[in-house]
Amino acid sequence: MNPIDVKALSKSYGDVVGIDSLTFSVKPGEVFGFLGPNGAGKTTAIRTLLGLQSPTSGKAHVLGASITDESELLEAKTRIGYLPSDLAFNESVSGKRVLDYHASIKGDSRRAELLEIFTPPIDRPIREYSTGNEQMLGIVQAFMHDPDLVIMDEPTSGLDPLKQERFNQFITNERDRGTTIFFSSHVLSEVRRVCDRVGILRDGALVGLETIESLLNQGGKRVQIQTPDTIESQIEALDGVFSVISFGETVQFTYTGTYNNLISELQQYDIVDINISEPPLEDIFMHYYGSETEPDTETEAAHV
Ligand SMILES: Nc1ncnc2c1ncn2[C@@H]1O[C@H](COP(=O)(O)OP(=O)(O)OP(=O)(O)O)[C@@H](O)[C@H]1O
Repeated sequence: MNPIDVKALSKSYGDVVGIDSLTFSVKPGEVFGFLGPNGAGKTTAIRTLLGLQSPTSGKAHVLGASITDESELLEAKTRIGYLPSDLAFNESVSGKRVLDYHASIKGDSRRAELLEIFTPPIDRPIREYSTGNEQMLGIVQAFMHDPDLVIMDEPTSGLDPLKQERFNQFITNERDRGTTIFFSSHVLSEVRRVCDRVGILRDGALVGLETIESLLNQGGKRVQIQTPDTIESQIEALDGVFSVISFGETVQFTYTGTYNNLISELQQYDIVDINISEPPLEDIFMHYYGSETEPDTETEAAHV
């Protein structure tokens, strides 16, 4: 049994399509990233999977429970952790009270351990929390009953870079413990760091379902060559060369060809330095979105 099984799942709001015939599975112990820009349908998919809204058509099971069978789903939810995008905690109570409330419903065997990693000021009222503190409280809440499956909607939003890194490390450790994790994001580099597979959403439809490795392979490599020779036009003529730009003595391009071809071409020049690296994730994103959707380059720059 897969922790998440989705078949032709659709949800519309009147004429507006939220998700359109999604079909995918998340395997046991997998970290699965659900990637898409604003309005792509990530929250709709997550809320529908958790039975918070009914699907228009299609089927889905979480931990074996049908999402349209209320009692099955209620039982399964004791083994599911959920971090919503809109936490909506009661502002007047303390973080501790929030955790106590959730603990009374589903348990809190890992509360102390999680509060050492994520450190919301639990004795203070929520109204005094920063966005990051609220998010950390939400993460503790989602994991503290040691669930088999955790579903999170943009879990790192509001976290500063250090806390994001801590979160990424935590997710990697959770995978090693065998927890299945499904989370949405619009930050490619985050998904790339921690996920085994990624589903790419566009206008409610799944346009890509890839392992991280194949997602990166599709983008080829970024090559930077430093040479006093003028080689731009010769490089452009090679098979598998795209997006050539020159600055100073450096020629940079995206390469999907073989290393042997590249090396035999370069032998005739005076090469001062060569650098071959993974392509920037914006390039991979563009592969699925074309120029219609600009990725958040500022956020990317901060993460890559
Ligand atoms: N309650 C609603 N009523 C009407 N339309 C909605 C509702 N919720 C979502 N939508 C629409 O469904 C589509 C998908 O929205 P959704 O919030 O699922 O996307 P998202 O990928 O989570 O976006 P974001 O990253 O901004 O949270 C959008 O066109 C949105 O306007």
